[in-house]
Amino acid sequence: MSLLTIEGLWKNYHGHNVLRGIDLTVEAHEVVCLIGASGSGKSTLLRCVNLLETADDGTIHLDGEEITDVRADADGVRKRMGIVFQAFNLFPHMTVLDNITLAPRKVHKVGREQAEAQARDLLARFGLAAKAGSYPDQLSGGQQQRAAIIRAMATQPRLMLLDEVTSALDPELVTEVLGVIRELKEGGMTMILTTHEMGFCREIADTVCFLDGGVLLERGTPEQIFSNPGRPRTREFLQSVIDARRL
Ligand SMILES: Nc1ncnc2c1ncn2[C@@H]1O[C@H](COP(=O)(O)OP(=O)(O)OP(=O)(O)O)[C@@H](O)[C@H]1O
Repeated sequence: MSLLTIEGLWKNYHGHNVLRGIDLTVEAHEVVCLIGASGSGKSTLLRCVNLLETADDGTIHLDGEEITDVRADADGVRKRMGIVFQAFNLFPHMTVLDNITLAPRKVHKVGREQAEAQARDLLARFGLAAKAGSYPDQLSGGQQQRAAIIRAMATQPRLMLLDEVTSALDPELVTEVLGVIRELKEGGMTMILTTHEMGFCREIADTVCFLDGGVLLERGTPEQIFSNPGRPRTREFLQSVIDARRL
């Protein structure tokens, strides 16, 4: 059984089909990168998986359970996933440690001592041990995003969804966030991520999916997609990324 199975997923905003029949399976420990032009539906797909958006048609199964079923417990489903967005979304009035322990304590009912010990372990693992008592505005953008990823990890999710987590960062801070994602992969975390960082996608993905106008047009290994794309649209998109970098 796959960890996640998406079948025939459609999403419409104001009469415009943003997702058009997406089929995608994700296996445990697999890293799937979604690539595609701005507006192709990458974020919407992640938001549907996390049930932040309701799909108009199709199904999503997590560990064999249909989470798109109207009777599914959305909060229970979200507890099994970690999601991180482009904007760090840390609570500004809480220390890094309190940000990280909030969900384990309040949602998962872990005791304070245990939650803090786990949070300190994660902070140490990701090089932020010294920042436990700091407030978000005392951290660099890269450190804030690393803390946001750690916060999502703290509930020990089955699946991590990372939406453009490096886009808001200065180039010199991107590297440290990519390092955290690399570390998550080495730890066996199952992830779906959207990125405009093609080099990183190529390095980290097991599977690359190219979305075009809400259609999952092509999927394959990084080698297949980047070195030998099968579809002209995929080739055009990759060429446009290369051209943009030359500007
Ligand atoms: N809440 C919403 N209401 C209306 N339209 C929306 C909403 N969210 C997304 N859209 C539209 O859906 C389309 C897909 O958007 P989405 O953010 O999923 O694309 P994306 O591939 O993630 O783009 P980017 O790379 O720029 O983040 C766009 O045309 C967008 O304007």
